[in-house]
Amino acid sequence: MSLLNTTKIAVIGGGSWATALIKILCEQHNVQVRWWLRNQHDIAHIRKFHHNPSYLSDVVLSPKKVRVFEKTTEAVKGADYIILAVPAAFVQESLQHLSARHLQGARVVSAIKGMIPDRNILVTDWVSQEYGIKMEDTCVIAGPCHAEEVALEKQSYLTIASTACPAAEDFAGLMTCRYVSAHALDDLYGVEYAAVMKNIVALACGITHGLGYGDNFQAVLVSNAMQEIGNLVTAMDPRQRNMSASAYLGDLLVTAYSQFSRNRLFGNMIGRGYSVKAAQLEMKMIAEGYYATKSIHELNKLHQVNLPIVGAVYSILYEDQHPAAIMEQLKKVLK
Ligand SMILES: NC(=O)C1=CN([C@@H]2O[C@H](COP(=O)(O)OP(=O)(O)OC[C@H]3O[C@@H](n4cnc5c(N)ncnc54)[C@H](OP(=O)(O)O)[C@@H]3O)[C@@H](O)[C@H]2O)C=CC1
Ligand SMILES: O=C(CO)COP(=O)(O)O
Repeated sequence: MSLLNTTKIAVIGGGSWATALIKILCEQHNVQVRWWLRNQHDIAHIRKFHHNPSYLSDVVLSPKKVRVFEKTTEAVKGADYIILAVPAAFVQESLQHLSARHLQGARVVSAIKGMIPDRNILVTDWVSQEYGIKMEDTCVIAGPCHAEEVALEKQSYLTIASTACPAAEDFAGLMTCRYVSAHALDDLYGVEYAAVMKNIVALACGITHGLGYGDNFQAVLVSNAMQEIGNLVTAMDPRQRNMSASAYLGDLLVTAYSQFSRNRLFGNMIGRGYSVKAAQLEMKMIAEGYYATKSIHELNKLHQVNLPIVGAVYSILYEDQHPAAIMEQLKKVLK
């Protein structure tokens, strides 16, 4: 680690999750955050007022611990960890000025619950392929945790998943504070695919809620979804895992039921009759499930797992099928 036992952590992304993670990091001793965000106005505001004006604006970002940078190449200098916290669709664009040389010696932590569009690969696989980072030097931040509740210091739990527990355990220490408990798990792929899938399920929950379906239906939808997530995860990485752990089931539940869920909100608008474009414009924040639906649909052409919920959401979002008609069909296959 760096000189004087200070851990340097670069954070890439300026949205709500990046802001919440920086708040957690500010709770630690001997941590220096090097933060890159794209919005110049936000950078100037954070330097002057120590708040992010665009996301979680009540959170205080300690100037002693947080430095803001205009360039990713500056932000990652000397970093022990680089946290990626932009939506998956923008990760390639956000890192375009970085080469393998810039990332050398750092562990890369993905806080992203999405896949690289068009390539349809997980973010950790992309980082490893693109920058030559060893898989054991990558982790993901997972678990049922909304940025808004971190901002309010409500008790939350995170799972840090990796192929190698030492990397995940070190980082879990940095994510643990008065109101967050973090633990390590050695199931990188299972956790990462489950996190991608739960966003698609939340879209389905939102769509059906918007169409007027009630709690009885949603409980069955979520139960069937858990099976669907398990089937996909097993196809991608067959092994024993406890799918009722909070990194899998918990994350699905919070997204499917919470008032803070972006994916559920987006789906709800579609169910109420918004077009995809109109819902995206109205929402301001990013619903990862929109992009994930296409990636999982494409990926599954190879694997042929039975994914009726993903199929239904795909038809609505990408084939312009009527939500009510598609959900009538889905209704028949749920048990
Ligand atoms: N929010 C949460 O509670 C949680 C989020 N996550 C994950 O964290 C990741 C980041 O999400 P989150 O912070 O919620 O996102 P937000 O919707 O809060 O913020 C979106 C971010 O993306 C940036 N952005 C938007 N459009 C572009 C573009 N075209 N190019 C580059 N950047 C762009 C925005 O920048 P600008 O402001 O300049 O437009 C902003 O920094 C996602 O993968 C999400 O699934 C995971 C767990 C919890
Ligand atoms: O992954 C998340 C919370 O764990 C955030 O996604 P949603 O905002 O759709 O719930």
